[in-house]
Amino acid sequence: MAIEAWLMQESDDDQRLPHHKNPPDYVSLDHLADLGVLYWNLDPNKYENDPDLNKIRQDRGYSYMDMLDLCPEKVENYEEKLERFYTEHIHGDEEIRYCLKGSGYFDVRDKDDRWIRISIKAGDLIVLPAGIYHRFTLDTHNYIKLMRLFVGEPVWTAFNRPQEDHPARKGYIDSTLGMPLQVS
Ligand SMILES: CSCCC(=O)C(=O)O
Ligand SMILES: [Fe+2]
Repeated sequence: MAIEAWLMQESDDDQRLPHHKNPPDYVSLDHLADLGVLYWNLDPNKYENDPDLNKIRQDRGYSYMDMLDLCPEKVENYEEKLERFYTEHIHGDEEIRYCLKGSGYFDVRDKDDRWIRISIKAGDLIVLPAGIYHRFTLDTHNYIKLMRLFVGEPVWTAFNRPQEDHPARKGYIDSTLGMPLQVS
């Protein structure tokens, strides 16, 4: 099964709610791919020895891996972290997350600066490109267990918006959002 993604209805309601438009306005995987967002569906029960996961890690150089079990008992400064996750930001590198349990929402900005909400469940592996504005929230089930992957030594630094002069932001705009090269 594929993930679901939709254009968000902006409102001040609880961030953990779906925030659908009326009627819902779904976004395809192709549209996400145009924004540089990659997606795989894997078997979360096999993560310890999964040839499909291993192949993705090998192909994309994801040498680093750890787990983030997002519950108050296991995460220091839980509330503060959740708040930081939901503050719009970019990174200098890809953000790679594989959901093993639970669920949540990754929100990314589209080309017109609108929020797309991506619903993540167990088995969903998502890659956000360096330089894309994004944020994360739990949904109303309030729990997610994520595998975090990275190329080499991990850097989790978040740069909050605005970051128009950040090299990763410029690179993302040029390479992914940029207009096709005009040949005269
Ligand atoms: C809970 S993982 C996703 C949150 C995020 O955007 C980040 O860690 O940078
Ligand atoms: Fe992030």
